[in-house]
Amino acid sequence: MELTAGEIWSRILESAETALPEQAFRTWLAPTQAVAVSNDLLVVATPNPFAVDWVEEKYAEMLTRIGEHLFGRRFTLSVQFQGNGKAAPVPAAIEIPPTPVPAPAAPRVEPAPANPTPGASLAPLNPRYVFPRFVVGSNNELASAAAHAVAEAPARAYNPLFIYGGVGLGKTHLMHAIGHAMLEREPHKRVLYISSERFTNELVSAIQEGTMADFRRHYRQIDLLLVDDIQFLEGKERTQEEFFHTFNALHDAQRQIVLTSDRPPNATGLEDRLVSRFEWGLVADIKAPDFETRIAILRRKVEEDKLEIHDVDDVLTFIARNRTSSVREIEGAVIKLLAYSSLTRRPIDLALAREALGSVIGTEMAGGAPGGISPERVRDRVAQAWGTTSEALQSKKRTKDLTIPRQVAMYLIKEMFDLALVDIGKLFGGRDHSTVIHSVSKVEDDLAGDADLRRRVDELRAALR
Ligand SMILES: Nc1ncnc2c1ncn2[C@@H]1O[C@H](COP(=O)(O)OP(=O)(O)OP(=O)(O)O)[C@@H](O)[C@H]1O
Repeated sequence: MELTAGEIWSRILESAETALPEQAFRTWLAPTQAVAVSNDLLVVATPNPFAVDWVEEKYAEMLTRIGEHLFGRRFTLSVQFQGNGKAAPVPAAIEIPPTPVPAPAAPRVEPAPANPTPGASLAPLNPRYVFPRFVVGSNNELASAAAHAVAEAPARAYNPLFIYGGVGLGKTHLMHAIGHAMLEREPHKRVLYISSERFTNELVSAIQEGTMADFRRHYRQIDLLLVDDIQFLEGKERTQEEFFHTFNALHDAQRQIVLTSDRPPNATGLEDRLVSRFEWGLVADIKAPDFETRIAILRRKVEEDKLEIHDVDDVLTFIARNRTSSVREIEGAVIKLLAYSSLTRRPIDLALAREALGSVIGTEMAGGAPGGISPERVRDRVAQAWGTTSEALQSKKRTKDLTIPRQVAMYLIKEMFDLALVDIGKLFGGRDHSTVIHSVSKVEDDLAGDADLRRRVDELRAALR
């Protein structure tokens, strides 16, 4: 996998930013720039001579642990003073050997085409995004099974495979896993992972530079095309047109196409002819992980990254209850915990987790801890946001102005609390568990296609925190 020093450093800084007080981050780390990476040495420049010792002493261990968590490698950090407020330029990509994870295929680098399209090289697959590292739960069962099927029988099982769902839920991970699996079996295959934004940029460059023929040749010789965030093609007519022809050429030649999006095909706003093609194969969604899946993901991370945690069950339960919306959020919490533990030189235990992560909700879920948020409070807050009352949500009435907030309230309570379905039903006038299941999955489906509802639910979630 090729990553530049700048890419490695900016991903480490992104995580460090969430873990450090804003002032500290701005003073010491924000002005730094990566200079070079070579083997396991990561050289970073700072424009402030005093920062050299400070960063090495206070933050090096934390940054190293973050790097280890993100890339599976332990970089030794060398901080250097770079005068004139200017850091040295970041060099071109430097080769990073594949991360030692369970049987990943070596990331493939395409042999240069005879007439290479400028910038159109095969993007590397993330070595951590492999099937063995993907935890299967009820939220992603179908998408995961479909991804395995496609990896085993490309262009025969489902073509295209269209995976959609909210941010940080594992769409890119599954997509890369298909690529790894194919390359592991058939290393000579051409696998291209690309974001739809980059596809657009490459198309624009090809048009400007008069290299459209190369552009087309490049894309039409791919065996497995993985396009992330296809919804970004909305409103870009020329790109959609070109993508349509690329899609047809690959599909006709029985090459596999995998697409991801944050919404289902018919809500992408793309041309009808593209939408209908996206529906030719299999459309699979990924939802937010439930409590059990969040715990399973956390356990897997503890094992894989060999994290040392005291009272591990309590700490993981605490994280799973407090970080509910995406897997990325859960990963962010783990990184924050690692960083906090390095900075304070304290072991990771429940007390540290509470300090570092804070609590979204009380720990005694069902009743609501003093100062915490109870399920009743969530119900009342949703009622208020929809301009109705808590009593109305508990009534038997089934008018639309009540069913939507009632379903949203059940959805949020299910997400935030470790409550039995029957207990959730009791909060809404004694509805039975099947009504709660139906309500939760109705909201999950609606969220995928309704941006306005997504925004309202996100705002409520944030307000409840
Ligand atoms: N089921 C899972 N098991 C293990 N790790 C997961 C799972 N789902 C997601 N992750 C991890 O969560 C992080 C975010 O996943 P990913 O980037 O695939 O999300 P995404 O759905 O593509 O989000 P976005 O739309 O924002 O790009 C990654 O580090 C990924 O490995």
